[in-house]
Amino acid sequence: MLSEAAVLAAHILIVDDQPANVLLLEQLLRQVGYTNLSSTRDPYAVCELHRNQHFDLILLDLQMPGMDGFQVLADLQQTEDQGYVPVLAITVQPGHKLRALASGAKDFIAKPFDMVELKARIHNMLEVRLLYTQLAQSNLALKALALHDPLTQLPNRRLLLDRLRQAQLSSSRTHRHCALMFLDIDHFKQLNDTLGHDAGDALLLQVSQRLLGSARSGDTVARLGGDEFVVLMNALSTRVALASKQAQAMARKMHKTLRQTYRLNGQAYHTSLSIGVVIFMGDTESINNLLKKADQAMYQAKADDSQGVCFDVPTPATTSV
Ligand SMILES: Nc1nc2c(ncn2[C@@H]2O[C@H](COP(=O)(O)OP(=O)(O)OP(=O)(O)O)[C@@H](O)[C@H]2O)c(=O)[nH]1
Repeated sequence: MLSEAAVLAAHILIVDDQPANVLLLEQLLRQVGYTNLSSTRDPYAVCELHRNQHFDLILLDLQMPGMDGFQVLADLQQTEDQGYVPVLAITVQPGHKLRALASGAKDFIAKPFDMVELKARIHNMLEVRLLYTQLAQSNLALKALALHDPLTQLPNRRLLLDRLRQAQLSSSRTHRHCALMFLDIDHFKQLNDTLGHDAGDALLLQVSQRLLGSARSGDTVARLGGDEFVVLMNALSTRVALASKQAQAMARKMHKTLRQTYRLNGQAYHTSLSIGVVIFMGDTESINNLLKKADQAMYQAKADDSQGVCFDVPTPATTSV
């Protein structure tokens, strides 16, 4: 819902070459209660101002010397990346009303002003604009929620699948290998059972931060759910032996970092993670298969507790360069 206070706090730009007209509009808007007003008498400055300040409403006089309001409208349409130009056109010429709408203005008002009509049109336009902005923000938040884990804010399974597909496509072009690492916290259930769910959540957060700290920019760190994490490393060597070495070095570094002492409820806590790694190149293998192989390697690492890291060694068919 939109409050009246939000409407009155909207940022409005007045564009008119006549100082008397700017003053009249400013006085009228302030009387009504609008507080956030800007103005310019220079039509050439409007696009730059809007790019920097994202006005909720632009009151645009159509008749100005040099650059008229229609040219300003055309430029604003190119500037506005969301495709909505919040312009209320002001005109003395009845013939300009429809032309203004066809040029992208959202509404018009004739001069000399009917004050009641002017106030109503400004209020209505601002309501639409602010609701549109609210909707765009909610959509962004929903999109982020749909693709990220709410606890750690890491990409979730859905986003990871998309990143894996992108990695396969890019690897097909460049012939560079990628590594998919599955990581699972050892005895996590026991931690939840002894120190509580909040301590479990705190550990998940600390693990996610350490993983992000160890990963290179361009890699993806994701949480699949529970105590399972994934790191997708892109752009390793084109040579499988070297790519394996790079992935091994990274996995061992992560394993070591993740074994360092955590602090939970103000106390030191020690744990380890088991890591399974699969190396791939191109998109010959299905994503499900890659995930299954990395998962199996992780279980292998868990069974062989002393090492903590296990590799699925690529077969010659999948490693040819
Ligand atoms: N604190 C917390 N616990 C969770 C969350 N999601 C899942 N869990 C718990 O994570 C635990 C995972 O248990 P298991 O898969 O058996 O893991 P484990 O005890 O580490 O077993 P191993 O991997 O064999 O060592 C379960 O107790 C889940 O209830 C979460 O978001 N927060």
